[in-house]
Amino acid sequence: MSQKPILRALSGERLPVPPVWMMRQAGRYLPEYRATRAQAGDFLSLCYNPDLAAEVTLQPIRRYGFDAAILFADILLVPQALGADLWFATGEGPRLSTITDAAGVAALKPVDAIHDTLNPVYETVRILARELPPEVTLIGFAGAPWTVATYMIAGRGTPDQGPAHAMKAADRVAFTQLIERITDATIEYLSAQIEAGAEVVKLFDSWAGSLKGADFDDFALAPARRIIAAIKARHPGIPVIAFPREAGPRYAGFARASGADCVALDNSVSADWAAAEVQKDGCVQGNLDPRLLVTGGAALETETRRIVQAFSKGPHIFNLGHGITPEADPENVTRMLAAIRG
Ligand SMILES: Cc1c2[nH]c(c1CCC(=O)O)Cc1[nH]c(c(CCC(=O)O)c1C)Cc1[nH]c(c(CCC(=O)O)c1C)Cc1[nH]c(c(C)c1CCC(=O)O)C2
Repeated sequence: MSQKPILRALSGERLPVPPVWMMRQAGRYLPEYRATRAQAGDFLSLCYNPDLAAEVTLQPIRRYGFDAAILFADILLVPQALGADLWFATGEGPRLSTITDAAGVAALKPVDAIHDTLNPVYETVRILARELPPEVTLIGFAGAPWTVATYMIAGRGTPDQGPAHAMKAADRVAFTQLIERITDATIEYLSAQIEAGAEVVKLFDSWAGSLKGADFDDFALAPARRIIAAIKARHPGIPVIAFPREAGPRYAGFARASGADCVALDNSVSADWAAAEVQKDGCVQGNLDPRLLVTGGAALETETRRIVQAFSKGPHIFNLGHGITPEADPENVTRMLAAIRG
């Protein structure tokens, strides 16, 4: 089992060819994904249909032979499991009922209730644990509390996370209670994924970069540390990947401070900088600009090789700096893999 390339990299081993997977590898750039989503009806129905969610998780593994499969679900299922209304407006992204004050936080369901909603996700994990090829690692995931809170407070994605910053300033006590509730729910959710067969878990803090100074410590680092400590206490040996996106200089030291086994890097930091400042503490994951999978050409191959080279002296999992976009050309993924694997 521990021979799987992703698990070897996560345990700190430098591999001659880095293992690879892609954020959003099951997604709209693939015609087979679009067909299965149409069969499910819509995105959320796909997330809650274990057979079809497992099918779309497996599609990129069959097509490309990635080293990891990431559970098909969404970070916003946790707010829904805590009682928020959630829907996806076609072409516009997620919409949720909003939380703006202490009463909104108090009205959330207790953490124990989340499994009533999330049980189908655990069933997806059980199917995948049976069906994945033996060399492929199954990654479970959740949104980090700050990122999830930004959606619960604003009711949608926001360019600057303004509503969440405003609630933090207006009522820090209620805001902190919300972060705590999501933190507790995330621990239970990730634990259940691991019990169902996830071998690694990843925390997505997509909006970590908008937390500055002490706020970064309080609302990005501290919740990650609490979640990782709880997971490691309950499930010793399960590696955790943390993705404090756009953390910039705060990527340095994040693995040590949070307890994560690996830090995922977005493409705003240079691979040379990260090799010196982040990889010295252990495995790193990243960080090809996903736009190169749209534009392709020589730049895709040059940049892929440059990243492999920059991280070649330590443990590295090749990935993108953010999710692959619907406009990406599936042939460019094949070219990227050829540049990595030779
Ligand atoms: C912020 C966030 C969300 N979801 C997620 C994040 C954190 C990572 C990031 O920053 O991208 C994480 C996520 N979302 C999805 C996964 C599945 C695993 C994977 O393939 O990576 C994961 C890990 C599926 C998805 N989640 C979503 C899709 C597209 C939905 C569709 O099929 O129409 C997929 C495949 C929808 C989604 N879900 C979310 C948004 C903002 C959107 C709309 C934007 C978009 O359409 O790309 C919330």
